[in-house]
Amino acid sequence: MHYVSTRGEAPALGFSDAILAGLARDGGLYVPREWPRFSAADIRAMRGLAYPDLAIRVLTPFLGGEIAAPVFERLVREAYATFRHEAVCPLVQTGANTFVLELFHGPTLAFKDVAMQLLARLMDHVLAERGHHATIVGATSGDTGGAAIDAFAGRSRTDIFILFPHGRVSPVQQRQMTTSTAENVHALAIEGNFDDCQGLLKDMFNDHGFRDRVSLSGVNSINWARIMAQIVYYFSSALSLGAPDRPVSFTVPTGNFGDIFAGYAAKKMGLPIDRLVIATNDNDILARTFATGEYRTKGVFATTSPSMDIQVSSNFERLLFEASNRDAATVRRYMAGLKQSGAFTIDAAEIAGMRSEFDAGRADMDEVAATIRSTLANSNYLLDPHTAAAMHVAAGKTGAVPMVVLGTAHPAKFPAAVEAASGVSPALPAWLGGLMTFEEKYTVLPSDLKMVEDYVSRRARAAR
Ligand SMILES: Cc1ncc(COP(=O)(O)O)c(C=O)c1O
Ligand SMILES: N[C@@H](CCOP(=O)(O)O)C(=O)O
Repeated sequence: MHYVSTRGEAPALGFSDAILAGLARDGGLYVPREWPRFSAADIRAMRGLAYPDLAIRVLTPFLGGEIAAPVFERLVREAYATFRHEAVCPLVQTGANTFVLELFHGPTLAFKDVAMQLLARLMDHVLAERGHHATIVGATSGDTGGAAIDAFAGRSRTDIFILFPHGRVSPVQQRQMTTSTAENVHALAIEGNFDDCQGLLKDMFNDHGFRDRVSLSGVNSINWARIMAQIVYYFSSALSLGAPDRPVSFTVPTGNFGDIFAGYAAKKMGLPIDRLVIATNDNDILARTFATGEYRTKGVFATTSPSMDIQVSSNFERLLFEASNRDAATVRRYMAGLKQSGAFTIDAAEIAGMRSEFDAGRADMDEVAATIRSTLANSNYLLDPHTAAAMHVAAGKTGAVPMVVLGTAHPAKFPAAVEAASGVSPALPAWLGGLMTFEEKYTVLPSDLKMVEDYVSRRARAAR
C-alpha cells in the first residue's frame, strides 16, 4: 500500500513514511493509492468482534505489511485499553431510528482520542525502529490539542507543540492543554483564530528548511493515520445496526472534514452507507458550498461549539481529489484560488457527484441550545453542543434508514453552554476531577510564522 498526495507533486510514500510526513511536501494530503475493499461476506464475518479486534481487521490493509502483525495488535490493544467504556465507542438509541455513537470515552473526552491514542503508539514505534526523533506541531480549535498532549506526553522520541486560539477554547479544553507537567509538551496560545493556527502549521510544513531542521511531523487530520483510525467506528456502529445487510446513514458534526471523510473512506471500503450528512454550526462554509457549488471563506464566528469554528476545512481537499477522479491538477487549481482569493468554484459534475453521497446542513446557536433542551426532555440524554448541532441537522434527514449521529464530545467539556441551554451542569468524570485546579503553563504568541518557528526551533530536541 502506498500513499499519494492530493497535489500530485510529492513522492508516493509507504505507510510509515506517510504517517511521519504529515503534510506532503507539495502541500497536499496523503491518501491511499487505492481503497482496500471488503466484500459483504468479509463484513458479515466482522460481526461480534470486540472493538480492538475489529480495528485490527479493518486497518491492517492500510499498513502495507510495514508494521509486524503482533506489534500492530499490541499497539491497538494498548490504545483502546485507555478508554473507560468496555465497548470503546458505544451506540445509544435516542429516538425511533436515531442513535448517538459515543466517541468520548477516551482520556480527554472527545473523539480525537480514538485516533490519537493509536497514532502516538504507531509513531513511537516507527521512530524507535529508525532511532529518530520528531517535532510534532499541531493546530487545535480545542480538542485535537488535548488529545495529542495526552497521547504524546512523556514520550522520549517526540516534542509536541500545540497552537490553540487564545481565548477561544473552553476552560476544560484549555486546561487539558496547559496543565501537563511533561517536559516534551509546549502549549502555545496564538493571538488569532483556529484558521490562523492551521495556516501557521501548514506554512511550517511548506517551509522545507524549517521542516527538515526540526524533523517536523503533524498529528492533525492532515496525517493519514488520524483518518484511518476513525474509519473503524463507522464499521462498529453499522455492524451493530445490521451491516452489511442493512444500510445506515451518519450525521457528523463537521469542521476540518476529517471525521466525515473517514465515513466516506468506510463507504469506499464496502460499508453500506446510505447518506453522509455534514452538520456545521454558524461557520457554515461546507453547508454553503453544497448549496451553491462555490467554496468561499468568510470570517470565523465564535460559537458555543468552538471546536467547529473553522472556515478552511482542511480535509475537504481529500474529497476534491476523489470527486475530480483523482486529478491533482484540478486540486492544485482549487487550492491556488483559495490562497489567492479565499474562494473557488467546483466543477458542476464534481459537485453533483459530491451531492450524490453527502447532504449538508447548519445549526445556529439557538438551534443548538434548543436541541440540547429537547433531547434532554424527550430522550433523557444530555448532548454536548457539537453533537447537538448534528442532532439538529439529522432531525430533518431521518427516515427508514437508521441515522447514527456522531457524539464527538462529552457535555462536561462545555459546561457553560450546556447549562445555559438545559439548566443542567454536567460534571467532569471523577478521574478528571483535579483538572480545574492544576497550575497552567502556556506561552502567548502573535500569529506570526517567524516567531512561532523560532520558539519551536529553540526548544525542539530534534532540531539540528
Ligand atoms: C467535538 C468536536 N466535534 C466535531 C469536530 C469536527 O470534526 P472534523 O474537524 O473532523 O470535521 C471537532 C473538531 O475537529 C470537535 O472537536
Ligand atoms: N476541531 C479540531 C480542529 C483540528 O482538527 P483535526 O481533526 O484536523 O486535528 C480540534 O478540536 O482541534
